[in-house]
Amino acid sequence: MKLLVTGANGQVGWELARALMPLGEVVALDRRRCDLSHPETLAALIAEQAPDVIVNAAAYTAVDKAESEEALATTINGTAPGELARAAKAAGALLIHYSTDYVFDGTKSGPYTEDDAVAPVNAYGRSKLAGEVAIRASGCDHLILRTTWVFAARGGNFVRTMLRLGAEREALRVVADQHGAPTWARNIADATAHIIAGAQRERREGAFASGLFNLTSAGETNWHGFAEAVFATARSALPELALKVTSVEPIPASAYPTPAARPANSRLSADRLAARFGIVMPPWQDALRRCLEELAR
Ligand SMILES: NC(=O)C1=CN([C@@H]2O[C@H](COP(=O)(O)OP(=O)(O)OC[C@H]3O[C@@H](n4cnc5c(N)ncnc54)[C@H](OP(=O)(O)O)[C@@H]3O)[C@@H](O)[C@H]2O)C=CC1
Ligand SMILES: Cc1cn([C@H]2C[C@H](O)[C@@H](COP(=O)(O)OP(=O)(O)O[C@H]3O[C@@H](C)C(=O)[C@@H](O)[C@H]3O)O2)c(=O)[nH]c1=O
Ligand SMILES: [Mg+2]
Repeated sequence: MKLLVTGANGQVGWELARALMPLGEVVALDRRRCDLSHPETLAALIAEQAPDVIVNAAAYTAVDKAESEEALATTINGTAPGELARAAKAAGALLIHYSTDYVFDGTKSGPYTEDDAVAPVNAYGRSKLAGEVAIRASGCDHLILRTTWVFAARGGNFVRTMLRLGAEREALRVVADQHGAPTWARNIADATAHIIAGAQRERREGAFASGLFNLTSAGETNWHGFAEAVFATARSALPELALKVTSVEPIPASAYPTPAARPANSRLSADRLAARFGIVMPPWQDALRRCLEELAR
C-alpha cells in the first residue's frame, strides 16, 4: 500500500510519517513539495504519485490571522481538499482529511455529534467547513476526522505557548469559558493508522462507506484548566524548566479580545468512531503527561 501524506512538517503530519509506516510505503510531502495554496497543481501530483491512500494533514491553522486572510485560508482549507478529493476519486484512492470543532458555534450544551448542525463563527471555521463540503461533493471514498485543540512536543500549539509564557512571566490570564478536549497529535496519528487499516479492509470487502467522525481525547477541560495542567505536569515531568509563573487567573473570553471569535463549547462525542472502528482515545491528561515527558528527553 502506498500512502501519501501532506503537511509533513505539521503536528499531525509529522506524527503520521511514523505512525503509518507499518501500513506500507509512506511518501510525506511538506509545503515545498505539495503546496495547497496552488490547488491547480494537485491533480497532476496525485496522478503521478498514484497513492492508495491520501492523508491530508496540511492546513491553514492560524485562526486569528485567517480573519484578515480568509481568501488564502479558503483556498488551502476549502478548494485544495476538494481538488485532492477529485484526484483521489480519479486514482481510486481513499482520502483521509482532518477537520475541526470550529465548524460549530459552540452554543450546544452537550458534546456535538457528527449529525449536529454546523455554524462556524470565524474565517478558519468557514474555510474548514468548505473543505468538508467539497470532499463530500467529490464522491471519492473518504473519511473526515474532526479533532480539537491539537498539541504536540513540536510545532505551534497552546502547550508550547504556555511553557514559553510560564517561563517568562509570573502572572498569566487564561480564558476559562471555552470548553473542549486537548488532543495529542501522536494519538491522532496512531488512531488514523488504525482507521486506515480498517477502512482498507472494508473497501476490499465492498463494505466501505465514506463518513464523518469525531476524533478527540477522552475527557474535557477549558483553556484555563488546560494551562494549569500544563504547569502542574511540567513541574514534575520537566523539572529543569524554570517556571516563573505563580498565578494563572481564569478570565472570560470577553476579557481576552482576539481577532477571531471562538466557540464556547468545543466538546465532541466519540461514540461514532468507537462503534465503527473500535477506537477509544486516552484521556487528555495522560496524553499531556506523555508529551511533556517526551519534551524532557
Ligand atoms: N492545530 C489544532 O489545534 C487543530 C487542527 N485541526 C486540523 O488538524 C489538521 C492538522 O493540523 P495540525 O497538524 O495541528 O496543524 P499545524 O499547523 O501543526 O500543521 C499544518 C501544516 O500545514 C502546512 N501548510 C500550511 N499551508 C500550507 C500550504 N499552502 N500547502 C501545504 N502545506 C501547508 C504547514 O506548513 P509549514 O510547516 O510550512 O507552516 C504545517 O506543516 C488540520 O486539518 C487542522 O485544520 C483540527 C482541530 C485542531
Ligand atoms: C496565549 C493565551 C491564549 N489565551 C486564549 C485564547 C483562546 O481563547 C485560547 C486558545 O488560544 P490558541 O490561539 O492557542 O487557540 P486556537 O488557535 O484558537 O486553537 C484552535 O486552533 C484551531 C487550528 C483548531 O482547529 C481548534 O481546535 C483549536 O485548537 O486561549 C488566553 O486566554 N491567554 C493566553 O495567554
Ligand atoms: Mg492557534
